[in-house]
Amino acid sequence: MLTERSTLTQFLIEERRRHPGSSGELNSLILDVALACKAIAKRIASGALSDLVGKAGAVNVQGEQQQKLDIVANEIFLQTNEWGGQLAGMASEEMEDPYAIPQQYPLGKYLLTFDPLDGSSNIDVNVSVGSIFSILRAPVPGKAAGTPDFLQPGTEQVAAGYAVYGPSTVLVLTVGTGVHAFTLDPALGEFFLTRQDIHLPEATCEYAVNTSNRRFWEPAVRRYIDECLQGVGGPRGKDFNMRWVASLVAETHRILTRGGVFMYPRDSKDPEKEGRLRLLYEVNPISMLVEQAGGLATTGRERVLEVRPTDLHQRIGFIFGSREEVERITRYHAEQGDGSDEQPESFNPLYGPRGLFQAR
Ligand SMILES: O=P(O)(O)OC[C@H]1O[C@](O)(COP(=O)(O)O)[C@@H](O)[C@@H]1O
Ligand SMILES: [Mg+2]
Ligand SMILES: [Mg+2]
Repeated sequence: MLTERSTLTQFLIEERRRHPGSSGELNSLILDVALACKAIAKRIASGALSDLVGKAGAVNVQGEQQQKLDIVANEIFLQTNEWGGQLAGMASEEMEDPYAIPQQYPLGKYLLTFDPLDGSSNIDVNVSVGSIFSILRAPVPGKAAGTPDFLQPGTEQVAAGYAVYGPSTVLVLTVGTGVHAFTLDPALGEFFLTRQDIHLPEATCEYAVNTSNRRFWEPAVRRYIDECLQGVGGPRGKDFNMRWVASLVAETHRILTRGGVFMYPRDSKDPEKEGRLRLLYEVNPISMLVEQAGGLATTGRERVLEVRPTDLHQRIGFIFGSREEVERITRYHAEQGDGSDEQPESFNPLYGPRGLFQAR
């Protein structure tokens, strides 16, 4: 019987009782991931007292500036998870190719993908960051996994979760039976169950989007946000609130707590990339959590969890949150057509440099 003071270990044991015959390997893996999160939380909490704040001076496979903590968090994830014999491979935001489990350790039946530190541009300003993880089954248990093994749709995830390193450290987890939150007691070094069966409100008046990208958005997204901005006098007939932490984990945690809708939609900013966020270790695990909590997650065109990945670091448009708003945004995408013949608004000839309504 679980109570508000059950530990993560007790929770996992209860879950296992519901699946007689299970080996316990998934539980061991989740506990190793939780250990990685505790170790990362401790490093982050030291802030400027450690020498881990600031840029590492390197650029990762994504072409992004690595923070020192990006590298440290990645190392922690690798070390805590490589030894236990549950994994056939790992893939990380910070590594171009899958990580091969060192030969001295046995290979297992799961794959782990992770974003070791999400929202890392927030570290220097002491704003919440997090870690995100996803667990898949290895197509061939006991055989070292290569890139194609990781390219599974999100529907195949066995478990997913994140840790948010905020005023407190909270681990949010699903093993496919609802979403549950565990708060870290830093004195005991133990995660305790603090919210069971999280359910996302169906309606919301709060959205999260980086509006500085507005000129690159598709018409459906501009339409949705413009309608929200018109507030009580506009077509929605109500006022909306906006939040943008620039940390997907923090944004997800807020939405799982009080509802809302998040968008980092497909845009035309960089024609090489279909979106900003990465499918395998950001978008898929968050989508599993959101669906398990009764919300929806879409690319605007299709359910995220059904997308067939083509690349380990594939980026994709991502919209998730309270059901009613995500359904509306999906409808706006359908009404705009496939968008392939749409010009970004910045190219509208009426507003161009020689257009009728030339901006001054
Ligand atoms: O810089 P922007 O456009 O606000 O983007 C913020 C987004 O980038 C991210 O920080 C990307 O994650 P990483 O920090 O792991 O690269 C998301 O957490 C967040 O939603
Ligand atoms: Mg990230
Ligand atoms: Mg990251």
